[in-house]
Amino acid sequence: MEEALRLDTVSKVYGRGGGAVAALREVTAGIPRGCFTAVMGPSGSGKSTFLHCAAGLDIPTSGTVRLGGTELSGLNETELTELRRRRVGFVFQAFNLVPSLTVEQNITLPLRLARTRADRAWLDEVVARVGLADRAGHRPAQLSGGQQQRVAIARALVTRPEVVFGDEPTGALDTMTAREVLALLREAVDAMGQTVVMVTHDPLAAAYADTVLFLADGRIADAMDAPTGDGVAARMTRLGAWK
Ligand SMILES: Nc1ncnc2c1ncn2[C@@H]1O[C@H](COP(=O)(O)OP(=O)(O)OP(=O)(O)O)[C@@H](O)[C@H]1O
Repeated sequence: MEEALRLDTVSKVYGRGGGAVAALREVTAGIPRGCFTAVMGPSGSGKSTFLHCAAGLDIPTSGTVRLGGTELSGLNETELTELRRRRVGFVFQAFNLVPSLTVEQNITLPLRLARTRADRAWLDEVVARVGLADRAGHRPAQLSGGQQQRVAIARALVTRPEVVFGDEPTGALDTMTAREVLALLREAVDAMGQTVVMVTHDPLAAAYADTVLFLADGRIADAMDAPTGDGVAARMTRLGAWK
């Protein structure tokens, strides 16, 4: 299957000397296009570092990251900024919406930053898919947490990025709302062909993915296709996550 993203022997060391921490150790992974991949692992296993290196938010100490045909280490800071604006989307735990902007203005912000015009039909489709057509003029403070996260998902989808990265996107939501948000990410994959990579602590969230990558101590320790909540939880227990 075609890969949207590839990491080859990626290592990331924070700090130097005696205090150095190896957050990733020679991680090699391919993320197939049009698939939903979850990244799990015990606290401190390197999940956020994996996501940040994969998304061009952080630079590996060694190894290569390729998004489509582009090797990230070959880009300067300006090119990396452009890549983050145009070619990837982000959904964070703290929705990170701009309070003074309306729902629609928040959703189209990446387009304005990339100095591209909104394709009206696509914008309408994205807004409708996330169920916010009747809230387009609202401000974030007038929305529930789940609705705010749906705005963030629409904002991540609007540029038709090669990969949408989620960093604990349901971490701040109650169970029911989290399920709606996960179903929406699933729909983005199934109906729109979007590629999604999501870091999560929650086996039930990981069960929405096609594949789960398990990190332990900075390495890929395991992978699971067609995951179930129970299967993921059992694997996490084996990795010593919940002793
Ligand atoms: N900026 C940094 N400086 C120094 N050490 C860091 C930095 N960021 C992460 N680390 C260390 O790297 C290791 C991996 O961290 P990372 O945040 O990637 O793990 P994680 O699996 O996402 O953890 P959690 O589930 O707790 O969020 C940890 O030991 C962490 O303390």
